[in-house]
Amino acid sequence: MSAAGPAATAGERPSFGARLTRAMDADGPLCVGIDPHPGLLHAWGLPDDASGVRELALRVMDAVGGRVAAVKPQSALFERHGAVGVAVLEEVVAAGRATGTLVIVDAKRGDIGSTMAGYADAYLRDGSPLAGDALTVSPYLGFGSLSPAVEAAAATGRGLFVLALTSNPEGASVQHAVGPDGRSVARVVAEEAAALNAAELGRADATAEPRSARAVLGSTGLVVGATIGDAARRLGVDLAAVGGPLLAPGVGAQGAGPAELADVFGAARGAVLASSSRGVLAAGPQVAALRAAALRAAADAAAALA
Ligand SMILES: O=C(O)c1cc(=O)[nH]c(=O)n1[C@@H]1O[C@H](COP(=O)(O)O)[C@@H](O)[C@H]1O
Repeated sequence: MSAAGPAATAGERPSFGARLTRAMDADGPLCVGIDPHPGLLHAWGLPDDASGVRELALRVMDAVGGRVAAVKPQSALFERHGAVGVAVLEEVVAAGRATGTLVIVDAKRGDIGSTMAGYADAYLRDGSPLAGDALTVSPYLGFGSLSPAVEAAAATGRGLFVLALTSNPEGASVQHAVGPDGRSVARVVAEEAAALNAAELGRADATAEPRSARAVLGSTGLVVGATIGDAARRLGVDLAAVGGPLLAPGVGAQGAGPAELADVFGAARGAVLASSSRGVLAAGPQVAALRAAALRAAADAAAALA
């Protein structure tokens, strides 16, 4: 069972980084993505509607809840079924809370500051049914536009995963671009996140969590695809200096495995939360097979990142 425990009220809740550190120590560095693609619903013998999405998502929660560090429901694949699909996403958030598994809502939000405040309210406010433990956000309207989310996350003990070096090949055209000061866009994103983590970890309450084997992580993570090869090194992105978790999608279906995890992250590997969606979900629909696949993926990630 995960030691992360259900979320308490904002005042009592340890920081997201502290809770994730503890969950990774207990259950291994794996996040299971919940991506109810039409093709997957078909493969599981489920209808491509909200009832099918609900059956798939809750079956995954049944299989891995309390057994892996985190799950990451992909919002788009719930939203495509309208309000009832979004209601299923809310059920996944509640199931995570009930089982003590951290929920990273993968909605990749990013907007001008005043609108970002609305997204922060939806995904990072206590009492909001869509508020899991963390949210993926896009800094490509400027890192500063994320401030409302940064503030809401800090106020409620939640976390952010900021897109830095994404797993898709198209990301390079923006993220590898170099600004007038000679820094790549990805490096700027990483340095902004590092500054937030340094400020957080300097506060007394961020280290109030029981000590774990690894240093307590900050609550501002980055998304760094396990498929990016040597891009971080080439772009001067010091992943080991970020101080927050590094969510690494691309494991499994996008081709990355243990060798890529070890190679991409090097000295930063203790902060990596490997993320696999189709690679685990392909083992379904039986709960026992899903659970076995997730535990195997967690063990593989732990070995690769040791
Ligand atoms: O933020 C993400 O999770 C993400 C970032 C990224 O760079 N690449 C990426 O694949 N993802 C997400 O990670 C999941 C990958 O799914 P699989 O390829 O099936 O493991 C999808 O939900 C993607 O939206």
